[in-house]
Amino acid sequence: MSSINQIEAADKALAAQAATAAAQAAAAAAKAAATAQRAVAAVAPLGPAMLDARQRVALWVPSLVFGILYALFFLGLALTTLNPKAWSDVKAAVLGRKRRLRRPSADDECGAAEGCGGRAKTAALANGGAGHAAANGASGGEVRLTQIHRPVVLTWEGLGCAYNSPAGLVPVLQDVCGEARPGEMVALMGPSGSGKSTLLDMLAARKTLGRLTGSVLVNGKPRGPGFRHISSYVPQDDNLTPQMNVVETCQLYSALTLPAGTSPAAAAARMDEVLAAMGMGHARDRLVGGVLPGGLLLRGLSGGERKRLWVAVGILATPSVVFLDEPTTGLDSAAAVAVVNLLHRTVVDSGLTIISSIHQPCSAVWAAYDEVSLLARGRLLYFGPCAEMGSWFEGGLGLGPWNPAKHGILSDWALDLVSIEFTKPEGMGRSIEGPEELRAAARAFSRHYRAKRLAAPPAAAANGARKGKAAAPNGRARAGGDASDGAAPHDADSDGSAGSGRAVRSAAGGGDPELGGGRGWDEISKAAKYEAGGGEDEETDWAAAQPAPDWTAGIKEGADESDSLQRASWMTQFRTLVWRELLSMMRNPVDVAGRMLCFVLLACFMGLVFWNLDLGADGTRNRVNALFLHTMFLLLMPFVYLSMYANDRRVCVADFSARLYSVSAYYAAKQAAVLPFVSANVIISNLVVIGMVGLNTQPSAVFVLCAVSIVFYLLAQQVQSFASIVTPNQEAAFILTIAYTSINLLMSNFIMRFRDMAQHWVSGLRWLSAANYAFSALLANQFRGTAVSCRQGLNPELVGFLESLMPNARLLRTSAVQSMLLRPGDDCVLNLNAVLDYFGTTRPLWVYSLALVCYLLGVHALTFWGLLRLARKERR
Ligand SMILES: Nc1ncnc2c1ncn2[C@@H]1O[C@H](COP(=O)(O)OP(=O)(O)OP(=O)(O)O)[C@@H](O)[C@H]1O
Repeated sequence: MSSINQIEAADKALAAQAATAAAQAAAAAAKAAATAQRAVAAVAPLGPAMLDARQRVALWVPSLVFGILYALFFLGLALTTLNPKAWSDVKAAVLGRKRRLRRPSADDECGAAEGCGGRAKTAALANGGAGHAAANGASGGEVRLTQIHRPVVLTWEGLGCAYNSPAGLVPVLQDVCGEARPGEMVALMGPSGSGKSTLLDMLAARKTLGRLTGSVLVNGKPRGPGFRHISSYVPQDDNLTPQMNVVETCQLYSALTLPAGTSPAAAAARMDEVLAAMGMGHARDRLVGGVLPGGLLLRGLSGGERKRLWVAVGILATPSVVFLDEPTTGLDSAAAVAVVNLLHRTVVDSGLTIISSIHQPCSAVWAAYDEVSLLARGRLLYFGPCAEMGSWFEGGLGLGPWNPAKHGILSDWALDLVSIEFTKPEGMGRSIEGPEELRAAARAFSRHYRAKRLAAPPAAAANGARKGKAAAPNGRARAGGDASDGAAPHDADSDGSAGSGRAVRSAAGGGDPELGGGRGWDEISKAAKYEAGGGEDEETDWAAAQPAPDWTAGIKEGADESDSLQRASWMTQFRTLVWRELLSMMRNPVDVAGRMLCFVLLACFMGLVFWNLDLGADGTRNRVNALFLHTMFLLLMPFVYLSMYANDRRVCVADFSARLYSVSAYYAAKQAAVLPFVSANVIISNLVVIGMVGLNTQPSAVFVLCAVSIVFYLLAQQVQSFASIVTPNQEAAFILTIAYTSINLLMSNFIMRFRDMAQHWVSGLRWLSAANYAFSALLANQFRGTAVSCRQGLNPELVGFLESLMPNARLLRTSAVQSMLLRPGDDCVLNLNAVLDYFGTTRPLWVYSLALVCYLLGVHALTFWGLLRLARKERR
């Protein structure tokens, strides 16, 4: 009995517990219902924020049409600028006018093919005369350059350069001396690897790598930092913008290189003058041409014209000294002669000093030079008048003899003489055969040169320029010189065949005591062999034996009047560079027009794929997909233009190296020029997507979508630019950006949610993922605080999918559950905040937006740092 009572008591207790549990469950259900009610009350239905189908058409159709017209406009602009003749033909055809065929002029023909350098020069001189006459008061079509602001005598003494290597210091230039005077063209010549470029860079104050010794004097004073304002360096490879024409190119360089405060009229006059002097007066409106960033080939100037334009912009800023790195390389002989003759003419007219490296010149090119510095294995074998080089080798060293019929022009023979790497040509006669003899010849010349210098000190001022220089028709007749010749080594025949008479003597007697310091070649080379045998290892001991470098000291302490000349201000640089960027972009059909077309067509494609999404559960899911794809599209789009960033790098490195403008001016100009076009592309494509897909059209939501998209696109683009700058080439930049893009994709929180990652620590990379911030911002913008009606229930197809997915879930097939899923009732509401909860997008929208902006600023800072580093690293 008692046990029955116990059982009843236990039943009662269980019943009481069950009742309590039921009451708690009911309370919890009531609480959940209340929470849901509050949540529903807190969200605004999305429905009213959506436009109806007609209104959406009115949004995307005009945007799409505008985008296409915009692209066509810039395409037309680019094509008409790049091909004006085709444009005039189109205009004539459209207007029904009779096409006027223009008979090609001699200038056009000349421009189309190189090889008419002389004719181009004559035509240009006549053509440019008018412009110049206005500026210069010259008459009769004669082009004379305005006197440069300050004639300069450049003297260098004991120049040396050595590089560190695992084996110790390796000298590549040793004890090189020389002098260049106003109105002179000096050639730096020698076999490959002899040190021409090293010497040119040292003279131009561009050399910073290696252990540098010796001194460079400007009019007798140590060269100061202002030297760069009175000198110009013209690299071998030009850095011209293909989309600009000749005049625009000159305007660009005159704005950047002429002293601040130069009036526009004076700048224009100078431009006319230089163009005419360089024989480019006929091609003022011609495009430079070349391969555009993006790959299009643009027809433009011929190789010779391009080189002349490159030289013209180098001398625009009225420099006193111009350094040219192999100005004739890559040109056929006629074009090379045209360039060098024009240079010579400029030198004679203006008192300019030109120092240029040359390879094996042809006779006409050789004839244009006044002085030559002959190097071999970093040693100076000769410096002095070109015409006297033969007499030094023949008379001074007893080499040769030079037979023009057999050996070619003097420069060819001299190059063969000092080249010890290759077998000498047949019939060379006595020659320099090995390193010891080369060293001995260099020492003999050094002694001879210094003795001459002691006898006649170098010209220390501008008026030390050779007398009668400007009057000399080709510079050759001055070889004899006079007392004012300073360092001229010795007498010479004035017809350029100096030394031919001496050859007989030297061949017979072994050297002219006057020239060779009394030692014949046999004696010199014997001594050299003895010294070499006696253990004098100059190749390794030389650098250690040199005095402490005085190069930088000279630069720092030196002061000359050129310090006062200031180039363009930061603002002028900025304006000029913005102008260049705009011209380059607008005239490149694959740039402005191509980008807009790409944006609108892809937006249109995406709109068709996600066409007119409904406001139910399915539509919500697809909206999330569309937002993710939109994010990815913005991330991937800049890849199309990676080659352009690589081109930007090349251009700015060359310009930094020439110190044309500051890094900050370039950077600011680039951003300012790009921003409007990027904004236009993103806004137009966003409007197309919003309209076609059916995204939130509240003005604030549209604004945020556009703003976030612009910032994110700029960021993706900036990463590409950063990669192009910090990596050595396009392939490396590609690898870096692919790695970055992969992180963005995997850490977007869409393909795999962070909370679902089994290796959760990997999700730490999310902080690097800009796509994560952008996607979160777009989700929050689209769904936060919104709700959609679900009275139509779930898609029957989806319910069927659930049933086949869970075949044992009988509950799913009960009428109550089916009714709840398919016909949930008129008051059913989908709270879209749940979407944000699902993705863990819990922070306010401004947090994601701010993170994106800070990210962008960070990448800008890194890119700017990379550019600064690049500008400093561009050392030679
Ligand atoms: N940064 C460097 N480090 C080590 N060696 C260098 C460096 N730059 C140049 N050299 C060496 O210095 C020597 C002279 O080079 P340079 O470029 O001045 O000769 P070059 O006469 O102009 O040759 P080329 O006519 O072929 O252009 C070469 O042997 C070259 O290998």
